[in-house]
Amino acid sequence: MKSVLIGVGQAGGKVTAALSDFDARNGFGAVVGSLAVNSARSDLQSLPLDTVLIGGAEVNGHGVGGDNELGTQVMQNDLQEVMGAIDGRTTAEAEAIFVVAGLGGGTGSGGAPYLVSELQEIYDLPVYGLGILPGRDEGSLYQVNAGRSLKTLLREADATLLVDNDAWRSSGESLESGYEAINERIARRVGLLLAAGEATQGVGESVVDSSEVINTLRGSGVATLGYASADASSDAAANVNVVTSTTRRAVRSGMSLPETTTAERGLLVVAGRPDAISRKGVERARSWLETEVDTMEVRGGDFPTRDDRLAALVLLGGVAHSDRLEGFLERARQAAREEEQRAEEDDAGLTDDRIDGLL
Ligand SMILES: Nc1nc2c(ncn2[C@@H]2O[C@H](COP(=O)(O)OP(=O)(O)OP(=O)(O)O)[C@@H](O)[C@H]2O)c(=O)[nH]1
Repeated sequence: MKSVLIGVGQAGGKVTAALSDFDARNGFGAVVGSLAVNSARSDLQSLPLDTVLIGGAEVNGHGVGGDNELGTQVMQNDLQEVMGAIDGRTTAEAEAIFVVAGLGGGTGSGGAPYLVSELQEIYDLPVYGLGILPGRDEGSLYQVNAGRSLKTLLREADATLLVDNDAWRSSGESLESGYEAINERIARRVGLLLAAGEATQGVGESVVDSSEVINTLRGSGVATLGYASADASSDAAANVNVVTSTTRRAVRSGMSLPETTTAERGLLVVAGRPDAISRKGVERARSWLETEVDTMEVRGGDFPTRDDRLAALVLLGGVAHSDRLEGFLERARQAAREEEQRAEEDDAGLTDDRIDGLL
């Protein structure tokens, strides 16, 4: 699926750079344009991408410091420049636009949903959010910001692919030291999904194409992506179990939003050497997936590669239940209640101070 990637904020820019790099390194050509937008000049300077600095007048290149209302405002004020830069990168071959952001900060959290809604006004292409949820140990401001941002993104985007920052972190690794590894994992998985729909030249009808990805994501809502790979035999007949067990692993322990138990639609892409992909395995894995996430709508397709391993990539659209998402939403609600309470106490304190002053 030929895509334009727009990274907003620090995480958005870094993930966009990692994805563009993965696509270029593998020669897939699925990323047809990319751009990073941020209110912090120093974050933009280190990126190997074209960039637009927003909020120059308001924050002078220093970022919005986690204030996501200010994040929306600076995007709104500098929208023309951002849209102009996107226009130059959205050629006729583009099939989708992804707006990529960490939902917990200020610029990405506030700016990304606003940008998505503006892009929807202008382009006929599907506009997707690729949103990164804060890990459970991140502070309450991140949780509140992400809760608000997600609500608006879900309303505005054609679908929002969520990555929980705790999902693809190696055990024992702190979040900060692990960003690079997490970004690599996001790049490989999302990069393969975009490339999967591209590998259609001169191959059989079982090969997946972009419309399957778009159909799986249609109808808005939350989407999640899972991945697992395994050594395989060169003989398809010996790989029935490899396909089924790899698919199970992708869903049970490899999803970007773990613990997803119900979804409206699914797509199973099996990547590997065409001769090694077991049709029986793919059919079994598809019907297992239907039962596992409780849907009758599971598409399937191959992604022919020259890799000796087999990989399963599972995209779920219209996620209806995920314990992990519920856990995040509860954290965000709790943090929002505490924030309100603090604000009320501050107001009360202010009144007391004033009274004290009067006496
Ligand atoms: N996966 C991943 N998450 C990141 C990365 N950098 C930051 N985050 C997460 O993104 C959230 C913070 O968003 P940032 O993108 O840093 O903030 P911002 O949008 O630039 O906003 P301001 O800094 O407030 O202007 C937190 O939840 C971080 O854990 C990264 O490189 N990779």
